[in-house]
Amino acid sequence: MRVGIIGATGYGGAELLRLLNQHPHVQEVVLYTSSKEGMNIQESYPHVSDIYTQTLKSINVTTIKDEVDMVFLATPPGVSAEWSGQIAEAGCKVIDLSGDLRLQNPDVYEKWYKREAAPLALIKDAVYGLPEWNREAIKKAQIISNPGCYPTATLLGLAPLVKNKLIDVESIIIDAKSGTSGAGRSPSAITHFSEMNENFKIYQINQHKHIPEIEQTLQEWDEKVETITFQPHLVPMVRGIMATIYAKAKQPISEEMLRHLYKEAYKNEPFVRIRPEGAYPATKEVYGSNYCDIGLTYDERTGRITIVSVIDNVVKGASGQAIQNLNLMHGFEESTGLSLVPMYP
Ligand SMILES: NC(=O)C1=CN([C@@H]2O[C@H](COP(=O)(O)OP(=O)(O)OC[C@H]3O[C@@H](n4cnc5c(N)ncnc54)[C@H](OP(=O)(O)O)[C@@H]3O)[C@@H](O)[C@H]2O)C=CC1
Ligand SMILES: CC(=O)N[C@@H](CCC(=O)OP(=O)(O)O)C(=O)O
Repeated sequence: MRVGIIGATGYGGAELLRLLNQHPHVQEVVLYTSSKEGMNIQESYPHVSDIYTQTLKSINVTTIKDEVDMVFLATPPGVSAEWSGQIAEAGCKVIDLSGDLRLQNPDVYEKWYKREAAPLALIKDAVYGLPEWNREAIKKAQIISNPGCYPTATLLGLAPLVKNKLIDVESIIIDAKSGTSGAGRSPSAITHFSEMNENFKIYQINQHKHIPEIEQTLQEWDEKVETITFQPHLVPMVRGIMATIYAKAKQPISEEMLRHLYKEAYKNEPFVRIRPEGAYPATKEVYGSNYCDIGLTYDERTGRITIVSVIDNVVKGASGQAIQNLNLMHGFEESTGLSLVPMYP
């Protein structure tokens, strides 16, 4: 198949290039740009020299169907809201890595993203692309809204407990940490080396746009969910997210039962791995891979469950999950092109 990437010069785009290169069903990759028409991708990313030799093309939604079968949008907020509908109408499947189509209520989008929402019909057409919990809808979708990186780690970490109504949902607290690649390729004051190196920062306290995204899916799983507490932090590393999640158990639960619950929930999932008792995952253990690794424990003293969920933000948190969705949408085996052993150390 022929695949287009809008936003190929960004980090999400770069990771798509790495992963699509080893996808057996992708014969051609067309790279689109809003600002660098005619530039060779190697100028932006020498690490793909001789693998990709394409020049970047400007985007023309009326002719895109003649060039590709499906399109990834690895673009900032606002771009997908404008283009995804037209690209889908032209007949291409669309996978949007941005947050434009994730929130079902446009008012909620406008409050948290502080910009105009996509047309409601487009939002309703988009399917939330969390394969482990939305597989059948993804298979039939024309437009996928790929989940945010923090919500991916958090929702995979919370799903078995929330779906089985085993925790007091008002008690959920998510303490999340990310590497700087989550902020994209454009430099900023917060990700500048001198600001970030040997530093540890909390940011967007109570205001992060992933709060309503996490709440929305948790509410689908248990209508009792209203609000959660989520705070993101920036860690001086490039890739990786760790979400440490705390919640009060409704009833005491043994370590064995807790682990059994998660092992059962994810027993057929190629990309979710549950750690044995007493073992907790580190970000390096999923680096460069599409895995989400989860560790769990119950504290008898406090009645709280702690879940540690780690992903590589650019892979399972973005481009890897997007390819997992491509596979489902096109009837390919779900892990095609994604059998990546994490890079260690
Ligand atoms: N980085 C991560 O870990 C994750 C990112 N995401 C989301 O994925 C999307 C892409 O992220 P990321 O790759 O990190 O971002 P980057 O900032 O690294 O790249 C975004 C790319 O979008 C293109 N772009 C910018 N403005 C426009 C425009 N007006 N129209 C079309 N294209 C435009 C640019 O390419 P050009 O100038 O060539 O057009 C740019 O290279 C974002 O929405 C982000 O929030 C989601 C999960 C994780
Ligand atoms: C470290 C860092 O800055 N991370 C980004 C998360 C990127 C992401 O997933 O954003 P989307 O929801 O737009 O896809 C952030 O906090 O905004």
